[in-house]
Amino acid sequence: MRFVKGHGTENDFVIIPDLDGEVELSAAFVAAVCDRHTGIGADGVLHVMPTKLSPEVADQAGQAEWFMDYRNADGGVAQMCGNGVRVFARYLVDSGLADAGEFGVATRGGVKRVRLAETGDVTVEMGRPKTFGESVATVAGKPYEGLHVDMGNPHLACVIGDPVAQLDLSHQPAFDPAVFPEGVNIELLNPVGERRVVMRVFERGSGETRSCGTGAVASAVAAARLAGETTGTWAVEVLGGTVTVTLEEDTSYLAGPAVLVASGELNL
Ligand SMILES: N[C@@H](CCC[C@H](N)C(=O)O)C(=O)O
Repeated sequence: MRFVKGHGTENDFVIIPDLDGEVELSAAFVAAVCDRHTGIGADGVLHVMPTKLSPEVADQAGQAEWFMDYRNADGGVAQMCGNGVRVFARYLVDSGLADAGEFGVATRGGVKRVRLAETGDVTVEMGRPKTFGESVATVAGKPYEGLHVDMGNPHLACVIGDPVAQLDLSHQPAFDPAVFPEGVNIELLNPVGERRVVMRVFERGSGETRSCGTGAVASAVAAARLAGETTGTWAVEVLGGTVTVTLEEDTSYLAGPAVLVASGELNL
């Protein structure tokens, strides 16, 4: 089975092209591929499927030829992955499956429009973040209040107002399962300047990752709310680089690098 490896600000993915929609991905297989010691190693898998052959998103086929069937490193399914869509778009263009420029990608969170710049950056329209109430994440015994943001997938964005570098994210932070019955991605962020935040993230199904696109947008929403703003462009510094989030009244955008680094044959 062919694979391609890529990343967006070090949020890394194994891409599995399945152009005829014939590959059944079991959770155990995905987890084995993502294992950093015995597999390729990745935060998740981007399974490339024709939208029209994918029953769960077939209604998107008129707007997007390809479906990003996203899986977390533990093999679980997620609705959306912001960095994943950007890397998926880079793969489609570099492999000749899409023309450079602007096009739609089908996801479980709906069609996402992507735009490739000549600089190599990829921008994805992420839609309108939905905000709910506050909830609490407990990291290494310390509670942090955060904002519940839905980006297609669930987030709890906690503005902690302290440096995030010293936080221990080696274990799953505790959260309220009544608020997040399907689990949650937890961001911890520190505003460090005008419209600039430093973020770390513990992703549902993957653990701490070096970047999270949907989490970056959720973080910008939480930081903007604290600043009394609803629109504007935010720089979100993550362990793997910096992504740019633009909040508009009715939608949001995520921009940053997306690169492919290797390809080969899986023998798992
Ligand atoms: N890294 C992704 C998010 C991947 C899915 C997430 N772990 C979930 O389970 O919702 C991103 O860039 O958005």
